[in-house]
Amino acid sequence: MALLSILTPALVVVLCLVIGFILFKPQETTWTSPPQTTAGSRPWVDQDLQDDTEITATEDEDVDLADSHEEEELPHVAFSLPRHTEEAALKRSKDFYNLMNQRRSVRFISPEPVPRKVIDNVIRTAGTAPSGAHTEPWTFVVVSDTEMKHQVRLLVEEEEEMNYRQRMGDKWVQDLAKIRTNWVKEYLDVAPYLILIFKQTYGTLPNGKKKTHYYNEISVSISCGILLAALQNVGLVTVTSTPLNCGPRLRLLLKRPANEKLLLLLPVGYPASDATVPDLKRKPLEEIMVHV
Ligand SMILES: NC(=O)C1=CN([C@@H]2O[C@H](COP(=O)(O)OP(=O)(O)OC[C@H]3O[C@@H](n4cnc5c(N)ncnc54)[C@H](OP(=O)(O)O)[C@@H]3O)[C@@H](O)[C@H]2O)C=CC1
Ligand SMILES: Cc1cc2nc3c(=O)[nH]c(=O)nc-3n(C[C@H](O)[C@H](O)[C@H](O)COP(=O)(O)O)c2cc1C
Ligand SMILES: N[C@@H](Cc1ccc(O)c(Cl)c1)C(=O)O
Repeated sequence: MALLSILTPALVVVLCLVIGFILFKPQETTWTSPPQTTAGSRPWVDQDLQDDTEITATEDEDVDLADSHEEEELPHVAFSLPRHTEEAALKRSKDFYNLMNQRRSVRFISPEPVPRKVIDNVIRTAGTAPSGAHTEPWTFVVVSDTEMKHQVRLLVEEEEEMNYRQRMGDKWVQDLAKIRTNWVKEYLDVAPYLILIFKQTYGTLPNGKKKTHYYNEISVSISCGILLAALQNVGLVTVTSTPLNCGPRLRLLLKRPANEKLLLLLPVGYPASDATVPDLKRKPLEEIMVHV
């Protein structure tokens, strides 16, 4: 009994130390090394990026050091670009800013047809984006079929109604009040095109094994930015929409494979003649740039 009364406080102290260690163990905050796999050394991943690049080898993934041996032999060729005078560059920089500064998210789109070839070129332009290890991890699904657009609308409106009523929460809904959005998405029927951009979380090698798509989310996001600029360049409008909780159902509706995840849904067309936009202001240069 005496031994037990000495041991009990000691046990309590040991237990406290163990619990304390588990709870307050220092967390990795920046760079962490993923677990080593059969593939041997694997790249380090920036945890802050929250990109779901698949870098751990599974049974069906390629375990060779390089995903494609052919590309090790890729020749390097001379590169040059036409050089602008300082004056011309200044003018071009102003003109491009003025063009892009007119871009707005437009939720009232005209049903007027848009030439298909213009859409093809806009997507070609998006496909010029840089990508991790030149993996080009994007799929642009262009929907012009009336019935398919309607199916997309029904699905999105069903989920968005639940988003506004339950999932987004009061704060988010209040923050959006000034933009006057809700779950009714007429533009999904009316716009001549819907472009759904999917990121490929991995690819497939000629031997059927998985191909790593490094930084796929950032790569596809850059490509979407270029796509928005290309639309603006030809006088088309869109709204950068991210329909919460619709990704997996839209993927199935559009018969896309399991390695693809929806990033954005862009209705595309000319602005409706009575279109309105919220009178938002943009931050001035001094607020967004730090010159060191
Ligand atoms: N969820 C995300 O990480 C991202 C979502 N988006 C876009 O934001 C919108 C709302 O997304 P969400 O609320 O997740 O609803 P979704 O319906 O698009 O996604 C539901 C689940 O599917 C998976 N998923 C779908 N799209 C992505 C994606 N692009 N990147 C990583 N995982 C994805 C995730 O599960 P799991 O991780 O188990 O695969 C997610 O929790 C959609 O337009 C989506 O495409 C854009 C970038 C990232
Ligand atoms: C990542 C991202 C997600 C967005 N999601 C939506 C969305 O789901 N629905 C929508 O109507 N607008 C969406 N927008 C558009 C923003 O509301 C819009 O960009 C913002 O109000 C500024 O207006 P502007 O695009 O006209 O400059 C999104 C924009 C971004 C960049
Ligand atoms: N996806 C909803 C809500 C929404 C609207 C506008 C936004 O900028 C954001 Cl971030 C979300 C919708 O399309 O209404």
